[in-house]
Amino acid sequence: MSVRADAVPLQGSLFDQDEVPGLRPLASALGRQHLSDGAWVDVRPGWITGAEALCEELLAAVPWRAERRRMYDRVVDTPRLLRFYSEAEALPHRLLEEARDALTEHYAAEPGAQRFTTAGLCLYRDERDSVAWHGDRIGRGATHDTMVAICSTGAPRRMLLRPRGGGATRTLVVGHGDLVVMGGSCQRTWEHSVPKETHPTGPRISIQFRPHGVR
Ligand SMILES: O=C(O)CCC(=O)C(=O)O
Ligand SMILES: [Fe+2]
Repeated sequence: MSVRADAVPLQGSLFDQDEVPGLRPLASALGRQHLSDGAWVDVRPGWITGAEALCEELLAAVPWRAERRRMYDRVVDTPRLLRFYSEAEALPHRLLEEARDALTEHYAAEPGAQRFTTAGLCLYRDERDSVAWHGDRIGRGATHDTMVAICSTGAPRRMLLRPRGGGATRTLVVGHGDLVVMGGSCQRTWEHSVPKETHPTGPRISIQFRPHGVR
């Protein structure tokens, strides 16, 4: 699957409501798109099986919080619910631990690779929830290459990527167990966002795995 300038729905497993959450093989269906300035993005459509069941379980099991967040020099309302799991905390589902460890193993050969240790969970309740343009630039992401791996469950949403210095926006549509990994210089030379939608949209939960200190 490549990243294109127009919206392309990833082919996740669409009718897996009754499937037990699990992981499909990672390497065989992972595609890399090189962006500019040493940034890249890997996409593995439908990596997680039973992603709808997983979404339901996380909706119920995670102690979701509304937060206000510093963005640049302002504090803004976060139009989505969040829960951050540090490396010291148990994750709310065993599949998330499996996914984190599979990602660490797969990406170990990547230059400068670090283990994925933390998990940030975001709940986009409906089409009005979103995340504004940003890079994950707290910690290493501001100065060095790093990787952020995002698993999506629930309703598909658009994820946009654009070069920080200006240029065409790339659109991914992520949901239903899709995996997106941003790597190389992506957090400092590119920005990403999940925009609001205008059509009614069900909940999406994203799970972001990051190395120590990256946010
Ligand atoms: O929900 C997503 O896929 C992206 C979330 C994100 O970019 C972040 O929390 O830093
Ligand atoms: Fe981000």
